[in-house]
Amino acid sequence: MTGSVRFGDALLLENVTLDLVPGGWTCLLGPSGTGKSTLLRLIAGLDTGSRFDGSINSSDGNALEGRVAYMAQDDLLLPWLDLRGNVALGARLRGQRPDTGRIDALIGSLGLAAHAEKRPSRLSGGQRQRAALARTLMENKDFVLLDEPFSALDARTRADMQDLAARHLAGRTVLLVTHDPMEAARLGHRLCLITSGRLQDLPTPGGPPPPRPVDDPETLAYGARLLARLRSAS
Ligand SMILES: Nc1ncnc2c1ncn2[C@@H]1O[C@H](COP(=O)(O)OP(=O)(O)OP(=O)(O)O)[C@@H](O)[C@H]1O
Repeated sequence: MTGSVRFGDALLLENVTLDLVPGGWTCLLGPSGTGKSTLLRLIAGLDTGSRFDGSINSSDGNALEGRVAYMAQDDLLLPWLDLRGNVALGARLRGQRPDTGRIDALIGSLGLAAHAEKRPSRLSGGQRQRAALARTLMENKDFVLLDEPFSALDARTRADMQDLAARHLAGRTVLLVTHDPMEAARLGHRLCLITSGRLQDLPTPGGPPPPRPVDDPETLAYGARLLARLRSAS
């Protein structure tokens, strides 16, 4: 995508270009309020209330419509459906018969098997976030947009879910918004930083390919350098 974003007269992003890594993870970082979620929603084709002057294209030349899964910061689970019903929602909305075997396997792999029949109000914040992740993974789309998908998770579950998402989304083009430098260091094939209306590429982490081990020294050092950079970003 390339273009500028305005809210009324206020320019949020000026002539930015965001190129996603085809079949890999692009991580988008930046201080609060710089426009990360707005960018994600624009790419998802959702209403943002902003004015966008620019273009959003896929490098394979095909339209994006129907090829994008989006996980919002709010889990957007429907309160009257249980967890299983929420994960099956996309299929039901498309008038398809949900693949119950796959749904239960996914719920199980996310550690939610004991909660499959609970409604969202009976789930913890982290459980709801995993349920939303299950629903997103269930969509099986080429492009996956994740807005802080692991933010409500404890450290151990967060690392587990990062590994699991990387495994499930291998070969997909993923855009991840995160405030966590270690998460970006682990998962990113490309890292981008938004500050003051501009978007810049950050150096690519070295070391093993994503998902990089949590104790990989090069990844840890990269995460520390990135945190220092974020602390000095305005
Ligand atoms: N509908 C709207 N009308 C006016 N301004 C808006 C609207 N939606 C968002 N904004 C403003 O646009 C800016 C970017 O918002 P956005 O949610 O994209 O930021 P973000 O980088 O994702 O922040 P965070 O990291 O806190 O989630 C913010 O200053 C926000 O107040």
